[in-house]
Amino acid sequence: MSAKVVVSKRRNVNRQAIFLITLWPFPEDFFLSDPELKSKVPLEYLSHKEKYEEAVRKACLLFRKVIQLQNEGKGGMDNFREVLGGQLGSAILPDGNPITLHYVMFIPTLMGQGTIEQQAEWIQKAWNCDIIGTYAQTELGHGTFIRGLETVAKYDPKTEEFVLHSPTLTAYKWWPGGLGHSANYAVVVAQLYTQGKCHGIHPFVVQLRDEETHEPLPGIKIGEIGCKLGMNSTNNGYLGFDNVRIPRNYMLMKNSQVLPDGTYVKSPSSKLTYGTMIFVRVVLVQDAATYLKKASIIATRYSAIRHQSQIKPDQPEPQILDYVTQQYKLFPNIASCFAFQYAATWLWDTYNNITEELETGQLDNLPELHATACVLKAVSTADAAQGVEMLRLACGGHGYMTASNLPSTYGLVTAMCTYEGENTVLLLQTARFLVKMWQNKTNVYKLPTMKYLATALNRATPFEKSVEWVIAALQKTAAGKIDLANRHLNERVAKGQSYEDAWNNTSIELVSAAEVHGRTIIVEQFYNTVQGYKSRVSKELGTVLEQLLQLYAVNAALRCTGDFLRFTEVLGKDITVLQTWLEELLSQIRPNAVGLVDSFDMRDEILSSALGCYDGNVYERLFNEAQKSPLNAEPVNKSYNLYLKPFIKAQL
Ligand SMILES: CCCCCCCC/C=C\CCCCCCCC(=O)SCCNC(=O)CCNC(=O)[C@H](O)C(C)(C)COP(=O)(O)OP(=O)(O)OC[C@H]1O[C@@H](n2cnc3c(N)ncnc32)[C@H](O)[C@@H]1OP(=O)(O)O
Ligand SMILES: Cc1cc2nc3c(=O)[nH]c(=O)nc-3n(C[C@H](O)[C@H](O)[C@H](O)COP(=O)(O)OP(=O)(O)OC[C@H]3O[C@@H](n4cnc5c(N)ncnc54)[C@H](O)[C@@H]3O)c2cc1C
Repeated sequence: MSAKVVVSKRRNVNRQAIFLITLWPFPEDFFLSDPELKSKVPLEYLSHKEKYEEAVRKACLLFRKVIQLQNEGKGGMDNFREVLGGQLGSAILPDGNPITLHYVMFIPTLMGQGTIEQQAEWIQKAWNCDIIGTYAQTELGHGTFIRGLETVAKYDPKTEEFVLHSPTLTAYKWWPGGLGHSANYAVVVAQLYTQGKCHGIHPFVVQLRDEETHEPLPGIKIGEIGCKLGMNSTNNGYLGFDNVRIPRNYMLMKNSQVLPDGTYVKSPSSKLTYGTMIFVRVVLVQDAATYLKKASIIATRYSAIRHQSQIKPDQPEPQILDYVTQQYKLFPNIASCFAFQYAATWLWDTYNNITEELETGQLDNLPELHATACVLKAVSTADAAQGVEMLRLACGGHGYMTASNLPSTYGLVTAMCTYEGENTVLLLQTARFLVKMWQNKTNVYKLPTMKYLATALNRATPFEKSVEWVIAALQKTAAGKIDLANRHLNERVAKGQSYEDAWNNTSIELVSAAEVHGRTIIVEQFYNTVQGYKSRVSKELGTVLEQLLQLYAVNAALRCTGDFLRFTEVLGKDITVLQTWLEELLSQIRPNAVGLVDSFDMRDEILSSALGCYDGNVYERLFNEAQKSPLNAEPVNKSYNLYLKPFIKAQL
C-alpha cells in the first residue's frame, strides 16, 4: 500500500482535526455495491472464530478501498471517518471492526503525543498499514483509575532502553480493540520509572508481534478476552509483559521526556497524556447520534407498516404510529438525533479551537474542554443507548429478532456508555469542574458553557410555554443543584469529614447536577442552531425544526419536573401545560415522522434491517431472513432421532 502522508512541521496544526473535515461527497456506493463487502451467510450463524476471520477479511478490503480512493485523489482523511463511524462502518461490520483502534486511537496518539521526529518515523508506517496498532491502557484491575495502572516501564540508562513488565495478573492489559490477534504494535500506557522514581503514566510504542510471521515476540503474552454482549468481532485482547525491552525513543515524548542519562523532563501539564481520550469522547457524541438515527429510522418506518388492535370498535386496525404512547416512544428519540448531531458539531468546533490553543502552549481552556467532552459523551451515549432499547421495544416481538438489527445496534451503542470513560465517572469529572467554578465565581464569567452559572440562581424564571423558558429553567436547576451539592459537601466537611469522603457522600447529587448541566448545553446548542437555520431554510422546514426543538426541550423539562419544582418557580399547574405541550407536539410531528427519519438518509444496506427498509416489505423480509437459518436447510434435524424420539417414545 502506498498512501502518502505529509507530516507538517507547523506546531499549531491540529493534526487530529484532519480526520473530520468533509471535503468530498462520500461515495457510499463504492463500498455498498461491492459484493466482497457483503457476507454470504448472516454473521449470527457463524462461530466466534469465523466471525473474527470474516471481520478481518472485510476490514482489510474496506481500508484497501479507502486508500484506493485516497490515492486517486478522491477525498482524504474524511473517508476514514465515514468507514469507521456508526453509519457505513457498522453496516459492513455489524459486530465491530478489529482494526478500528488503529485509526481511532493508535494514529491519533502518535499524532498527539509524539515528537515531530517520532511522528515522522511512525505515522507514515501506520498510515501505510505497514504496522497495525491499538491503544492498550486498561488493565484487568483498572480501567477508570488510570493513575493506578500497574504495568511498569523502567528506564535502563546502560542500554538506553525501557523494560516493560506486568508485575501481577491484574497488571495485564485487558480490553484493547484488535489487541487479541489483529494488531502487531500498540501504544501501551505504563508507569514510568527512571532514576529510581515513578513519574506516573506515560505512553510507549511497543512491538507485539513479528512483522512477517505475526508470532508474538518474546516476553509478550497475548490473546483475545472472549465473547461479549456485542462487538464480538472487535477482537478485544489481553497483554502481559515479561521484561520486554524497547528503545528509549519509543516513549512518546511530545509532552514529557526521558533523556539518555535517565533525567526526566516534566510535561507542562500531566493531563496532556490524556489527550487522545478527549479526542475520542468528542467524536463519540457524533456516533451516539448516528446509532440513534439508525434505530429511529427502523422503528418509525416499522410503526408506519405495522397495524395492531383498534382505537375505536368496528374500525380497521390503525398503524401503530397512531398510538400516542408509540409516538412518545419514537418522536423524542427523533428529536434527540437532531439535538446530539448539533451538539456534536458544536463540540467538534470547540475541540478544534481549544486544541489549536494547546498546540501553542496555552492550556487555560483545557479543563473546560475536558469537563464538556465528559458530560456530552456521558449524556449522549446514555440517552442513545436507552433510546435504542426503547425503539427496539417499540417494535414488539419483531424488534427482538436479530434480523431487525436492533439487538446488535444496542450491543454497539451500550458499549459506548462504558468505553472511553465510564459514564458516571465522567459525570463526576464534570461535577469536579463545576464545583470548582462555583466556589471560585470569578472564573465562571469567562467560560462560554458556564456563563449562565453567574446569574442563573438569582434570575426569576416565571413560567411560560417557550423553549427560552425551558433553557432558563434548566440553567437555574443546574445552578441550584450545583449550589446545593456544594453546600452539602461543605457541611460534611464542617462536620469533620475529609473533603474526599464528603465528595463521595455527596456524589449522587454531584452526578445529577452534572447531568442537568449537560442537558442545558444540549438544549442551548439545539436552540442556537435552529435560530441560525431559520433565515436560511424554507418556512415549512423552519417550522418542523422548531417543533423538534420544542419537543426535545419540553421532554427534557418533563424528565426533571421534580427538580424544576425544587429549583424554579414552576408550579404543578405549569407541569400540566408542559404535558399538554408535549402531546400537541407529538400530533404535529406525526404527519412528518416518516419524512423526518427518511431525511437521515441511510440506505437500506446501512440499516441492515428487515423492519426498516424503505419499501416497507417487512413481512416478506422477515420470512426470507428466517429461511437463512441453517436449521431450515433440512426438514428433520438429527437431534430428533438422537434425543427427542427416544424421549417421546420412552415410558417415563
Ligand atoms: C479516524 C477517526 C475517526 C473517528 C470516527 C469513529 C468514531 C468512533 C468509532 C468507534 C470508537 C470505538 C473505539 C473506542 C474504544 C474505546 C477505547 C477505550 O476505552 S480507551 C480507554 C479509555 N479509558 C478511560 O477513558 C479511562 C477513564 N479514566 C480517566 O480518564 C481518568 O482516570 C479520570 C479522568 C477518571 C481520573 O483521572 P485522574 O485520577 O488523573 O484525575 P483526577 O485526580 O480525578 O483529576 C486530576 C485533574 O485532571 C483533570 N483531568 C482528568 N482527565 C483529564 C483530561 N482528559 N484532560 C484534561 N484534564 C483532565 C481533572 O479535571 C482534574 O483537574 P483539577 O485537579 O480539578 O484541576
Ligand atoms: C467494548 C469495549 C471496548 C474497549 N476498548 C478499549 C481499548 O481499546 N483500549 C483500552 O485501553 N480500554 C478499552 N476498554 C476499557 C474501557 O475504557 C473501560 O472498561 C472503562 O474505562 C471503564 O473502566 P472499568 O471497566 O475498569 O470500570 P470500573 O471503573 O471498574 O467501573 C465499575 C463501576 O465502578 C464505578 N466507579 C469506578 N470508579 C469510580 C469513581 N471514582 N467514582 C464513582 N464510581 C466509580 C463505575 O461508575 C462503575 O459503576 C474497552 C471497554 C469496552 C467495554
